[in-house]
Amino acid sequence: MTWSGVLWRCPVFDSKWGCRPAAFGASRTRQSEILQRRWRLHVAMAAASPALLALARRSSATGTSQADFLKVLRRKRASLEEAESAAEGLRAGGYLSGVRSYSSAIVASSRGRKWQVAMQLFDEMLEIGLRPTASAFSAAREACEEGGHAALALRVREVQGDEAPVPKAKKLEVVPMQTATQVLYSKGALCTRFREKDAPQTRLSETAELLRSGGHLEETLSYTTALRNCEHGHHWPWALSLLGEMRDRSVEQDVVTYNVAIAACGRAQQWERSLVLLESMPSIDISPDFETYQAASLACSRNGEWEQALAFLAVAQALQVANAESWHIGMMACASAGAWEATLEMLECAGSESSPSRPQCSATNRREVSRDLMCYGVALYACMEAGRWPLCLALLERMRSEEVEADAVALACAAQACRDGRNTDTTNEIISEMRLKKMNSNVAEVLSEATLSVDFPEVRSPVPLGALRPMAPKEVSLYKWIRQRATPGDVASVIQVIEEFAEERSWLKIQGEQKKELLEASLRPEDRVVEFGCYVGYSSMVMAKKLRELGGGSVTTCEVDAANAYVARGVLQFAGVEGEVQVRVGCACDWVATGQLGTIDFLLLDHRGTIYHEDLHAAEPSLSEHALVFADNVLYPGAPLFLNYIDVQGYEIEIHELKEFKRPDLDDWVVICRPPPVAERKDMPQSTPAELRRLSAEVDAISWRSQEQMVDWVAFQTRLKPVFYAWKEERGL
Ligand SMILES: C[S@@+](CC[C@H](N)C(=O)[O-])C[C@H]1O[C@@H](n2cnc3c(N)ncnc32)[C@H](O)[C@@H]1O
Repeated sequence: MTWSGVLWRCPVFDSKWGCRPAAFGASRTRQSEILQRRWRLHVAMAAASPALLALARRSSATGTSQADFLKVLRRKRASLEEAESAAEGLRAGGYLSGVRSYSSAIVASSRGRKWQVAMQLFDEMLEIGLRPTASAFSAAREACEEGGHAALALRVREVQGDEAPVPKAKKLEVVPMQTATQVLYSKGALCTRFREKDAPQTRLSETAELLRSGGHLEETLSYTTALRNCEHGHHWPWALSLLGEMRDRSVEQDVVTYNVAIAACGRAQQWERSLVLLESMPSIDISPDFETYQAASLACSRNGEWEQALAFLAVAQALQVANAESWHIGMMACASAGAWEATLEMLECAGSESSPSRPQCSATNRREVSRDLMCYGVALYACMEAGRWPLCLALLERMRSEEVEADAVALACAAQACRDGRNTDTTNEIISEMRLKKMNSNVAEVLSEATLSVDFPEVRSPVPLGALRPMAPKEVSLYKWIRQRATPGDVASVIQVIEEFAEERSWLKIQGEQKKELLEASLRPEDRVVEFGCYVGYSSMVMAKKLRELGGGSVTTCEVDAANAYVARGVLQFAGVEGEVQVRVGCACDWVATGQLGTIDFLLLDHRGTIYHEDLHAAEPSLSEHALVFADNVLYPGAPLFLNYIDVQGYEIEIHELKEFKRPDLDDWVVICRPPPVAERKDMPQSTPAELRRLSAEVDAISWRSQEQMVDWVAFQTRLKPVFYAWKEERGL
């Protein structure tokens, strides 16, 4: 199906202000005009519609939204009392106002296995003369059947009459699996594929099919998870397609689903589509909540449409579903679009009384918003961007007088503004204040972190760098370097930036260059990789990326150094591969002993050469029939006992002679070997040649020394190489 085909299946395009052909047949500017006009009309209607206002007011009065109550009803672990009070909450909040809202509640109660609540709602509906939807009939019947109440189920069936019952979720035509192993993917692992920004459409189509055929797309929550991942991956057509699919399969859509879909379009710069989604909500009996308006404002903000973002804020305020965060989003929309005067105006309004001269300072602001650090931060940012350094200083002064403590971001904005205005003395004063307050005084770094958190909210805040720095200074610098230079969610850019760090700043013990190429070439589709020695996650990312290209697989990596593991997790999260790479903190052999590493198709040894043989032996029972072992650093620093082990145990051995990463003066061997069939595997050899044992002790000694002082690896290799090459020749390898 073409994309436009997918789009027309989506409910929003059937909405009463359906977009075809009027809007989507027109040019982009024209489309935008039409949509804007429609939207203004909608805003006016929403503001004027007492029913809509009442609906939204009810939710803000109880403080709990319809979605919250439905969530409780859907939860299988909730008690009957909890479910009953959620149903009561829906009634009291006025959320049970029509066929769809009642039916959604019945479906939710059935999912949560509360037949009593489902039937209460069912009877209530009939009493007030409403006929449940086909899904609600099916849900009520199934709830009774599952609860062992056949008579009640029969009654539901009788009330339904001739109407054909619908299954819980209609089964879709499923594309046959290519390999049996594909179905083994968990829902979580599959959903995270939608996060991959550069994923080809074929991979995403396959992912959707795997989700369906694995029975993972049967309920609202699963679709919402997939949609949320589409948001991070900027796959808005997929978000719309999945939303349409939910409707086609009678999977209940709720306010959260819509909020996520709106956000997904917004993230991908499709703000008009976000608006259309919002517009269609009342027609399907879903009332927008504060998050809906925030998502819509953000969508506009990301596209520089700050006036439109403020229009949403105004609607949310009129409906009394705006909060402080909504205000901040509005301010940020102005600030990032360069509308610094509007930002300052909003700062003035925050917390102030409404007055004829400031009609925008509505009563809602007074109650919900105060001139807090966030408001000041955004205002400072707006003034910095506009090159208004005197205004920045005035804002800092006013913060002091209002006892709002400036944080590093606020001070950094002021410092940067002064620096841009060539006001060196004041810049230095602000930086000294930052130092005095024990803040990070690197202005560029603070600002880049702040921008990152606004542009990429899915990227978690940095790992606790201060605490980690003494233990892993180089790795902490690398992590900061990545956050400043790489693109979040783009694994290729993170890999490249790590390589640049190794080139420009400091050497890293990673499998770059020739080793990376060999590693990529050795992986096979669906490989379950286990790595010993994660370091900062470079090779894990290389493998995760390659496995994506090959169609799938997983990586589990063990790291004994907790500081490295911490940094690695941050890096992997930043690169958007945390769903595919699991980091296990601890000694590789301990993890093997737990049996939790699962079956291994590809074992990457890259931790400590002198114990490769022991850890490989421990992992052997987990190696699959077609497993490969990929051992790095066999010649540099050296793994002599490993060579002896794989030889004696009858492994098929391939030696790859190459250069150490960024050390053309140092030779290394990567050994790729295949274990013998399970029946032929032996115990640990009792004796090892004395010469190899001696060499192994020397490798350990020089490796330890190298952590404290410079060592002459080239000289050491002249001792090691003759023994290794003689061994190789003897075996004709
Ligand atoms: C050469 S680095 C790994 C590089 C990484 N594979 C890459 O290419 O990006 C070796 C790592 O193994 C870790 N390590 C050492 N002994 C270990 C053990 N017994 N179990 C797990 N990790 C270990 C070290 O802390 C270090 O971070």
